[in-house]
Amino acid sequence: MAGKFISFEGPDGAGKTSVIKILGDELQAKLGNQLMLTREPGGNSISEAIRQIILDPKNTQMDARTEALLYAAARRQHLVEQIIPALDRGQVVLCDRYVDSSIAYQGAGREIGEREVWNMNQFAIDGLEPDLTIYLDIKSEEGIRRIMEHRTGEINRLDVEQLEFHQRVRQSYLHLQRAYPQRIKLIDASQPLDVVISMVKKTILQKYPNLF
Ligand SMILES: Nc1ncnc2c1ncn2[C@@H]1O[C@H](COP(=O)(O)OP(=O)(O)O)[C@@H](O)[C@H]1O
Ligand SMILES: Cc1cn([C@H]2C[C@H](O)[C@@H](COP(=O)(O)OP(=O)(O)O)O2)c(=O)[nH]c1=O
Repeated sequence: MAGKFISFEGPDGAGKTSVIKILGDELQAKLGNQLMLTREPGGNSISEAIRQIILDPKNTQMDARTEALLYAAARRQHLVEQIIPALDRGQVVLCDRYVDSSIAYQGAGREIGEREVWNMNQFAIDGLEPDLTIYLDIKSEEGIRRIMEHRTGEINRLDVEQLEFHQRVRQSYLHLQRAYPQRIKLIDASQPLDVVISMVKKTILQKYPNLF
């Protein structure tokens, strides 16, 4: 596969959406149609439909393993429909969340077990890991504070989880980063957005010196 697969990870409120928007605009100007921006779990009609089921506040009774399987199913479809064809075309793929989100949120957040969720996801991703993962690290209290401060009325099921859930998620991301330091690069996302963005660019340039 000729392309480059870069995923963005982090707790809610870390700034992934903001960073990808600004970096995406900048990269678009340079790469044009060589760039693909996408996000988990959506990006195609099947994955979007699965996402609606997962995030619907009516489905609070959903079993944690059911949730993990649905995320993996949405991931598989997104991989086959969007990511693999883009990489085959030689595109640079920036993806908002991928398999590490399931390890952190379902494995640790919902306490199913990180190893179990990782193993189950191998069936979905069939060995296709990102070339580079940008992990935006933020303390749970700060991530939640940012989301509450800028809330526009939309509330999804995961937003109402307790602080401890978000703390488990963050600790899991930190463990993943320590376990896979070559792939996962940590950025301190508590800094102002322009600083975070320049750190992300610097990190991407270390791996791909001519990308920007
Ligand atoms: N570095 C930052 N400093 C302060 N506020 C930020 C920063 N990055 C993002 N925000 C704000 O925090 C909120 C959550 O950011 P967002 O990009 O949606 O995060 P995520 O996609 O990781 O959940 C938004 O309102 C955004 O404007
Ligand atoms: C991809 C993925 C997301 N999630 C969660 C994380 C988020 O709370 C939510 C995605 O909602 P989204 O609106 O995309 O949030 P964000 O802007 O923070 O990425 O789904 C999982 O629990 N497991 C997963 O595998």
